[in-house]
Amino acid sequence: MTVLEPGVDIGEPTHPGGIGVRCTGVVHLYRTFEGHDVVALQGVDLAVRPGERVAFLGPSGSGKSTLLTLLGGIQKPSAGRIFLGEHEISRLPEPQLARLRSRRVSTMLQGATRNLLSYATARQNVAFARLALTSAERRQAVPETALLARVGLESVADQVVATMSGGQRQRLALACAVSTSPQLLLADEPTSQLSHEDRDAVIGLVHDLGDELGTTIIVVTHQPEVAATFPRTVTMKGGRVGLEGRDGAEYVVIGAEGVVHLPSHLAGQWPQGTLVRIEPEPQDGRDRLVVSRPPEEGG
Ligand SMILES: Nc1ncnc2c1ncn2[C@@H]1O[C@H](COP(=O)(O)OP(=O)(O)OP(=O)(O)O)[C@@H](O)[C@H]1O
Repeated sequence: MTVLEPGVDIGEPTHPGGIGVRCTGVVHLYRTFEGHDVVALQGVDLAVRPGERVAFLGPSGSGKSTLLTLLGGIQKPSAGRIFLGEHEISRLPEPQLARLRSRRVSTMLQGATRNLLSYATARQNVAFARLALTSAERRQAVPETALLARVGLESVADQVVATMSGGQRQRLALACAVSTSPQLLLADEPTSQLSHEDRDAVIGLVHDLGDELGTTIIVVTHQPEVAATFPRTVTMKGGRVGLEGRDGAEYVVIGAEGVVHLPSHLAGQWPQGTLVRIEPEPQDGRDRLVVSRPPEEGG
């Protein structure tokens, strides 16, 4: 038996409420087969409050999936610190990380089948997802049939995953992810390649989980319709948090060494190499910086 340090055993709650997430200076490198290092994340600072719902956006390769797997304790960062609540998960040994993954955090990886046992039935997949719960918790949990009915899969509860449609698999992956009542739900493109109807159903269920349990929810998406359902968006750029949207307003995030990404609609007008002047100009008691181009020479 492994003896765990008091205060470090991250097994306990399934539930109540969501858990906060905080990253400081998170860097992640991948070593390729050829022996090169790929820098996937290069200094991510981010805080998500308990119960908050956030959509991660950004171009392909900007590091969204990598950040999600680090938050879910599936990979450890090469450098920097990640906290879930008061627990620093970037330093936890594997046994505690495994408890965290099975009881507090659910991660839906990109592509439904990566989250499912394809030779097992829908019902068996839900039962498998709940293996780490105690028998008392399992008795209290929503029964498998009721959970599958909730995601519209009652009629295929005893059907093998391999015979299901893409939409059905994605709904099942979500049912498995929520079956342990996680404090943090991380979902990587849970609605890609779904019909509009399936997309809306899946994202509706994700928000229901937040409404009912207060679960903190982070979803990676390329779909504006999905992002629009989230009160906060975080846009990744080149392995960093570049922009944030809050309640419809867009903000840029000051990165390491004062780096600021221009919003995309301005980046085209002010291309790389543009000479600009930055001057403080407080207004109405608020800090303001004015960025201006010098007058055209000879103009
Ligand atoms: N296993 C891996 N080995 C080597 N490089 C990797 C690996 N996984 C990701 N990368 C690289 O890390 C960078 C970030 O990838 P990541 O998948 O996190 O981005 P993403 O924003 O989620 O992209 P997408 O939207 O296409 O899923 C990319 O340059 C990618 O090629």
